[in-house]
Amino acid sequence: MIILVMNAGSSSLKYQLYNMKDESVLAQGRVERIGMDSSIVTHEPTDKPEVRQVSEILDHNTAVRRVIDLLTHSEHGVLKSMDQIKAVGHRVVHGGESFQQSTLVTPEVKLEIRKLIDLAPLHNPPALMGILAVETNLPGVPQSVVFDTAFHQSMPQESYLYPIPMVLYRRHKIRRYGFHGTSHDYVSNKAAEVIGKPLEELKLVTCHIGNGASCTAILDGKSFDTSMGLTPLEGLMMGTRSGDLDPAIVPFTMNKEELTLSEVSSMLNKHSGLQAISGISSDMREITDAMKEGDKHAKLAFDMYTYRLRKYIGAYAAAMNGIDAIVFTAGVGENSSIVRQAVCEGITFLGVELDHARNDQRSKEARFISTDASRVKVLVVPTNEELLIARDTYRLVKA
Ligand SMILES: Nc1ncnc2c1ncn2[C@@H]1O[C@H](COP(=O)(O)OP(=O)(O)O)[C@@H](O)[C@H]1O
Ligand SMILES: CC(=O)OP(=O)(O)O
Ligand SMILES: [Mg+2]
Repeated sequence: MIILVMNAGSSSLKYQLYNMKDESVLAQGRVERIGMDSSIVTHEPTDKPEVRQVSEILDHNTAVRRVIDLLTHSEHGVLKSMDQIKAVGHRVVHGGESFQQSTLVTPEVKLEIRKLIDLAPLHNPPALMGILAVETNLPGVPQSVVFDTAFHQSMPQESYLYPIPMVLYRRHKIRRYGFHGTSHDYVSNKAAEVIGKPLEELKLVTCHIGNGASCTAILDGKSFDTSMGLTPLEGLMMGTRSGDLDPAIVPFTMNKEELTLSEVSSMLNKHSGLQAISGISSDMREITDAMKEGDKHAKLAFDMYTYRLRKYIGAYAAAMNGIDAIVFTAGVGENSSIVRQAVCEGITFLGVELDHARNDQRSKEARFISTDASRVKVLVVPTNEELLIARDTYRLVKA
């Protein structure tokens, strides 16, 4: 069975086409910098040369159409016809408490995802657009949705409740949900494999740092706590999101700047983080390039970003009363040796010892970047949310 997986992030659309007979990837690719000036499309058919296009892709709907064109393209494609695709699996960020597991798409499921847009304004809309674009372009093909929130449903109440009136949880389900669950799930299992111990015996902190970023404490093989909350705004400093701040800043700013709630919400989600502090970009590559050229604002943005990540690792080591390994993943975590170095060099007291040569090596394999003597292991594990989504989709469609 051939399954197409779509992972619509806030600024990217990644896709992989699987043959589930042997879980082989027929083609994969990504559309990056959606909605920014000059988007980059990279299409990698497994047995043909890579195609790279720079063009203007203003929204996720256009991105989906481009993917479908490339997969069936006479020269770069891998399919004779789109009829060969028997199912499509989507990553959906917010499943609230309505969805504890993956499910097939029905009109009710779409309605529920739409209702959750309030809680994930940057994320549920692109996923929904992807689902609708597939309905239009591949009519009748079953679709499934796999939620970022599902993996974190194991958190204990002391982690997921906020210290605010309980009636807000009872009435509106205001609580910590956590995100990037498919990724934290995948990389924690992979890290245990590389370390050579059962996951249940390890205390891990997984750092998924991409455009959105979150950190998870994994205890007994399950999510014990995670940095994102009711929405993907809480926790670490991100590309355009603030992460943690004093909640009093919201009414104070509304008052002083005469802003509406939606303006403040947009400020915190789209105009904060690396972008706001550097004044240059939300893209870590551009921040580190500018920093190397001596830009002070870029340096400050970088320092705040890595400082806040160090604080979370320390907090989670305390939350679990110990830590065996730290795992870096996603766009920044997999590619930025300078970010990993800045984080690890500030937490040597925990027993972290970075191996600089290993850290600087570029590789697509899961690997150690700590020294052999390091008490706390540090790993880079390329995430593979798509494989987990393909497996769930296959299971649901076969049932
Ligand atoms: N070589 C690199 N060095 C530093 N950062 C990188 C590198 N490659 C990608 N990134 C960063 O990864 C981020 C995107 O991560 P990704 O996980 O793909 O995002 P998304 O949240 O859209 O899924 C961007 O901020 C980008 O700057
Ligand atoms: C939940 C979230 O922040 O996702 P992304 O990293 O794809 O923006
Ligand atoms: Mg992502």
